[in-house]
Amino acid sequence: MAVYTHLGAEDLARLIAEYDVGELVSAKGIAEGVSNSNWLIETTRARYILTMYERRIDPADLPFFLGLLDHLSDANCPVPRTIHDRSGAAWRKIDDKAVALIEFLPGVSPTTPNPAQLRAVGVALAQTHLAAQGFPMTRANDLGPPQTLAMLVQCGRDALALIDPELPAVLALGDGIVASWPSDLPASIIHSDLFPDNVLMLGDRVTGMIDFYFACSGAMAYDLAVTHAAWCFDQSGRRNYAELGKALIEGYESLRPLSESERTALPSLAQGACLRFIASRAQDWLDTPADALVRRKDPMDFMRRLEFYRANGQSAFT
Ligand SMILES: Nc1ncnc2c1ncn2[C@@H]1O[C@H](COP(=O)(O)OP(=O)(O)OP(=O)(O)O)[C@@H](O)[C@H]1O
Ligand SMILES: N[C@@H](CCO)C(=O)O
Repeated sequence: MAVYTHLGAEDLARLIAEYDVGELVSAKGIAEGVSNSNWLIETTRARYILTMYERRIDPADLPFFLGLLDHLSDANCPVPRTIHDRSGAAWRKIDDKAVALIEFLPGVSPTTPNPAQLRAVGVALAQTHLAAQGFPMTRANDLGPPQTLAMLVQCGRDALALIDPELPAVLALGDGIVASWPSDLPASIIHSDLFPDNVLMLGDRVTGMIDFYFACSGAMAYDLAVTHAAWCFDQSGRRNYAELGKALIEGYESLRPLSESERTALPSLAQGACLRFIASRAQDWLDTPADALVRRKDPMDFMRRLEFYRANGQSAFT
């Protein structure tokens, strides 16, 4: 479920009247997503996504996130643009909550992606990296290896063991990842959470990259490693599909070839990506009651991917 706040018909009509988008025809709550409330809005002119920022997102970051969407869509990246209200504002407030109206993009998130789709995702990722180099704002990554290791330390060995007896081993692995974290790699603004559920596709075409709410300044090769870790395994993280990884990197390099240092760094970057998702999933697991409506994501899926990247080194990417 992801509609945390009730908005009545009058609230919605009043809000939509602040924009030059035609008249409200319908508004339906969207079930997917866990962080924000989302509605599919139809007006006499078009469809839109209305997002109400509920938790986790600092409103001070909205100029960065929403400005980035506009910058990338101006550069013809497959990213929804923000609809500005009649006064030019990219977001408004309803009571004390920020809301933004965002372009609706067609497409569905692939569940069993094929190599042609991975290639297209690689191209789209490289396109956004190149376009984002001209974006004038920056945002520090607050989920790099030192921070995510600290999150796991804070969870505690005993609590991690309650999730899975093999999970506490991540603490020692995390020390190694932090100690050997590559620096000075080519940077841009990165999505840093490009999972299949954040990509909309029609056939083999990427029609939308969404959910830029973890976007930050960072190494472009790290974003490629995140995408590799998120797309190239089965749901449990046990089986790796090498042909998907190959297609992703080929697509990426068709627009932006990797430097030697980026290629060498991929195994470490992928392990750092796994650490980040193990940490956020473990924290969410411990914070979410087992009977909550939101389904908990298993940190062990990324523990297995981390083990895969450790065991295979550079050959995980060839
Ligand atoms: N611009 C868009 N065009 C079309 N559909 C969209 C768009 N933005 C969001 N959606 C739909 O809304 C759903 C929820 O959006 P999103 O994943 O951003 O939710 P969230 O709660 O903000 O994120 P998360 O679950 O990752 O925390 C998506 O799965 C997608 O179906
Ligand atoms: N995409 C992440 C959630 C956002 O942190 C995951 O699947 O764990």
